[in-house]
Amino acid sequence: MNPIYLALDLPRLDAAVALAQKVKGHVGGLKLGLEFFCAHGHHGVHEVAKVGLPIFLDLKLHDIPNTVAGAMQSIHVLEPAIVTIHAAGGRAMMEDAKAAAGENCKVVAVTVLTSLDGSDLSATGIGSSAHDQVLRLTDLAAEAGLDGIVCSGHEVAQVHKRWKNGYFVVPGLRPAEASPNGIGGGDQKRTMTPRAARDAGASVLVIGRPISRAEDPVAAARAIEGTL
Ligand SMILES: O=c1ccn([C@@H]2O[C@H](COP(=O)(O)O)[C@@H](O)[C@H]2O)c(=O)[nH]1
Repeated sequence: MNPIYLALDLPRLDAAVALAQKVKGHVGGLKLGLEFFCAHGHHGVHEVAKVGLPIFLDLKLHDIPNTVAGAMQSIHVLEPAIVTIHAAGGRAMMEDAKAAAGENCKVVAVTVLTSLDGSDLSATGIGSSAHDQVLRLTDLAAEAGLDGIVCSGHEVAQVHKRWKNGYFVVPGLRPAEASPNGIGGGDQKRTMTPRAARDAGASVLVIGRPISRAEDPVAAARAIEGTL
């Protein structure tokens, strides 16, 4: 199975659907995040689902347990394959989110965003490294009965050792040639190549701008697929 989920972080619905149609032979699923969901809601998800690939709703829910459980119930009708919540919401929130999700929906917890490093954590009062914080939140997510977590490629090997049957979603991926063609890391701080993340144990490889902003998105997706 192709582990690549294309992040459709595009403001226009027609452009998102057109891109998904173009690259559908080279990716395994489609990820819809906050930008897309705030702009197009349930209607937009239904339109993208017509492309025929699994849908990953990357909504990163983070609120009190009752509110997150209610949100999970409201998106159940969209039949997502994967939904994200924030591990920092705590164990009770994660337990209630999982209980409210459908049977066929994997609930995974974001540990430390790939756009953050140790100094960003320190500025928010977290004294440990990104690596240690990922491990701590991974243990909490496993205890809460979730299916897996979101982390960077730099942590996934160690996370995999602690949680043998976990489901590991890895964003912040940049093909080796990304910098020369101008995409670079952008706002991502903990980056890795798709192949290295896959070798380290990633279950899902989330890739956005290296495909969506490439001059030829189909060629970019095919090239990344070819490295795996
Ligand atoms: O820690 C995280 C969690 C989620 N994301 C999401 O993944 C994609 C990455 O897009 P790129 O364009 O490939 O950087 C994006 O939708 C993020 O919201 C993440 O990057 N890091």
